[in-house]
Amino acid sequence: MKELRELTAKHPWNLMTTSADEGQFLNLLLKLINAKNTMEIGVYTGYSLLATALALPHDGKILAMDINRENYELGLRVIQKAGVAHKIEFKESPAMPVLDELLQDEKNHGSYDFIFVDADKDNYLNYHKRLIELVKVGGLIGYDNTLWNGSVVAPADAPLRKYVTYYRDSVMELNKALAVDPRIEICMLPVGDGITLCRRLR
Ligand SMILES: C[S@@+](CC[C@H](N)C(=O)[O-])C[C@H]1O[C@@H](n2cnc3c(N)ncnc32)[C@H](O)[C@@H]1O
Repeated sequence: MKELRELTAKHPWNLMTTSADEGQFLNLLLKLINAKNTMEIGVYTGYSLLATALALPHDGKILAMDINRENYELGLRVIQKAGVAHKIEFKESPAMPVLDELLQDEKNHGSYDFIFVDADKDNYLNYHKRLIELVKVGGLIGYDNTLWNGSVVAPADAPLRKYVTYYRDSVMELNKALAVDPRIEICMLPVGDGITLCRRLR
């Protein structure tokens, strides 16, 4: 994981990666829940993907999606070196059509132990509508960046960077919707940029 972090730090988008503490948290969480069948939306260079792959058993699976294969391939050699690449099925695609296709097949419903969402922040609520059907009862969905640089608790007129302002309303809308969704119980963790864990109840 250290090697992949160092590699990612040299990449121009490195601010977008999951933080080291989030990676360690994900790794431990997945071991604790004995996750086997998982999904990740938003791979980038694969830091959170590696943290997940290392936690799964030898026959564990991760369906990983990203619109950019090039960045995934940058980190892939580290994932291969760690001996966990066989657990990953990478799809170069926007996540939404892949989710819609998965939902067409009844056997995918309620089949995922864990789903990590870290892409396309203004679509999280649209993902949630689909993911709640795909995760198993008792399984977890983790939404990354739900603190959104602290902006979700900042005063309305606080000076914010442009990209923070851009997604702030979407993240706040997601947080409010998750808090009142009766199908889940949630826990918002102030790790990294905030991860909201949602456990499906029914
Ligand atoms: C924040 S990065 C992911 C970081 C990664 N989880 C990690 O911890 O290193 C977001 C990624 O989402 C991808 N992305 C953006 N829109 C997407 C979409 N609609 N579907 C899937 N991936 C998308 C981007 O290409 C980018 O690599």
